[in-house]
Amino acid sequence: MRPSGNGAEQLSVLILAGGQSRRMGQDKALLPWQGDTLLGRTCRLALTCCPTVLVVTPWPQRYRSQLPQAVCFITESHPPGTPPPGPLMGFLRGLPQVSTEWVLLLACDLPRLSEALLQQWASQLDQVSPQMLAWVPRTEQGWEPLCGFYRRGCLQSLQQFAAGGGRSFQRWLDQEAVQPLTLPHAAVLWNCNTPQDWATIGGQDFC
Ligand SMILES: Nc1nc2c(ncn2[C@@H]2O[C@H](COP(=O)(O)OP(=O)(O)OP(=O)(O)O)[C@@H](O)[C@H]2O)c(=O)[nH]1
Ligand SMILES: [Mg+2]
Repeated sequence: MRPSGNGAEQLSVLILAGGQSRRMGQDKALLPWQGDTLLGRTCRLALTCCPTVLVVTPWPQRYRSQLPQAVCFITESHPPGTPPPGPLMGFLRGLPQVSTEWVLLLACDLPRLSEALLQQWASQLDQVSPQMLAWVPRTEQGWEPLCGFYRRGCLQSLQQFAAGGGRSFQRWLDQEAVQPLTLPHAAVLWNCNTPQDWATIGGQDFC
């Protein structure tokens, strides 16, 4: 069920699925999770918040058949033999395609994120001060940019930052007006980077 407030009308979701999964040793987006893949589950969660869900990736054909038809792709390309440009550049690739006031940026590997939490956040977007460019979780480690809400209007600032060679979300967000998003507990953003991480949650229920 989508939220009945205006959260859905003012929100799109961009999901990044263009990393190399070097530490995992296999494509994280395709890891099986709760009868789906990690990317598939993330897309389905996102579709409960709003109808516009866009996956930014160099490999749309790799994922198309597993994802709901409502999901659209933004194809990213980088020169053969070069590594992916990183999440900030993935965001910059996708953001110009967004036509809603807000965009929720998500990594593909957040197995503990819940539908209820995403919907709750989406329904609270009206409460974010108009001066704030983004609403992003902040922990002791810093910003958690890959589960954060951004105003579409941050595009110009992001373009300038990237044009100056910036690739760090932490540095970009530190220089912007960003409202910290309070998490119920840090574990909701637990992400898996290695086979050991993956084994930690294998077969367990984290609802
Ligand atoms: N579109 C896009 N997504 C990216 C890029 N780099 C990383 N991501 C995504 O950003 C999210 C977090 O990245 P990481 O956890 O470092 O994943 P990764 O880069 O695949 O993994 P490692 O190679 O082990 O660093 C994941 O959803 C990745 O797919 C990129 O260049 N383009
Ligand atoms: Mg990486």
